[in-house]
Amino acid sequence: MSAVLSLRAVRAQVPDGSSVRVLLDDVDLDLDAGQITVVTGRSGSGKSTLLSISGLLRRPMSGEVELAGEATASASERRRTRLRGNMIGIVYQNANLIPNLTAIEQLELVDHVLGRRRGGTRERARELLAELGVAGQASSLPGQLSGGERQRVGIARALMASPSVLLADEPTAALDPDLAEQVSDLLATLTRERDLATMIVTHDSAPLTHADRHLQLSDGHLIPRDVAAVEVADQA
Ligand SMILES: Nc1ncnc2c1ncn2[C@@H]1O[C@H](COP(=O)(O)OP(=O)(O)OP(=O)(O)O)[C@@H](O)[C@H]1O
Repeated sequence: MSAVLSLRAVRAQVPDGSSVRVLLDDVDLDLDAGQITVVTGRSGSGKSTLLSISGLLRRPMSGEVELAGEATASASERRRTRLRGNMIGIVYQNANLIPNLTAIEQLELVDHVLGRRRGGTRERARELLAELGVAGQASSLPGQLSGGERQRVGIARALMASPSVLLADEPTAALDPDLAEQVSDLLATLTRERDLATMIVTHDSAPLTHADRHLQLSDGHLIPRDVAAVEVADQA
């Protein structure tokens, strides 16, 4: 089975005084359908950078990012935006909802932005909100939702385009432990049911409960860890 998303010798660095700091040192990574990869690492180790490059939000300095076999590193911005919109769902720490749109409008906007005019948008949005357990909040603005509800709406929005890849940046960090567990359970269920290639980058131990693979980003390298080895990740 070929990976849905592959990074090949991906390099990223940032300025550091008069020198540079390498965040990703020729990193290779394959994300497979139906599998959850959890990446931990110290603050500043480059986890968000890894996620941004995987989500085609940033280009690597060198190396390649293949999405369903298509090379993207040198693709036009237009093509990358299209691929991202159709194939990748992204979940953020604080959901990143638009303040003046209701929950259902957040989801409807996805179809609008992608230029999907095939109808059924409202129904699909309703179904997704129901699947995520927030059907009753469809008409609420983000400011009227709890942190857990906001995150559920954010996940529903990420699924609106029926992506193959789900990328989550600290999805449970802003939640208390019980809610963090619930959101982790939800991401795992969605990954299995929808056969998503899921990557979660996190400080938090909750997402590791369901990880198929745990990698630790350290000094630019992804080091395989035991899925139960959160203490190791935290201390390293
Ligand atoms: N455009 C940029 N210019 C300069 N430095 C940057 C830039 N983007 C990121 N950095 C630095 O690169 C490092 C890695 O950032 P990144 O956000 O990827 O780390 P992280 O592991 O996700 O951190 P955290 O867990 O704190 O969110 C940080 O030290 C950050 O300050």
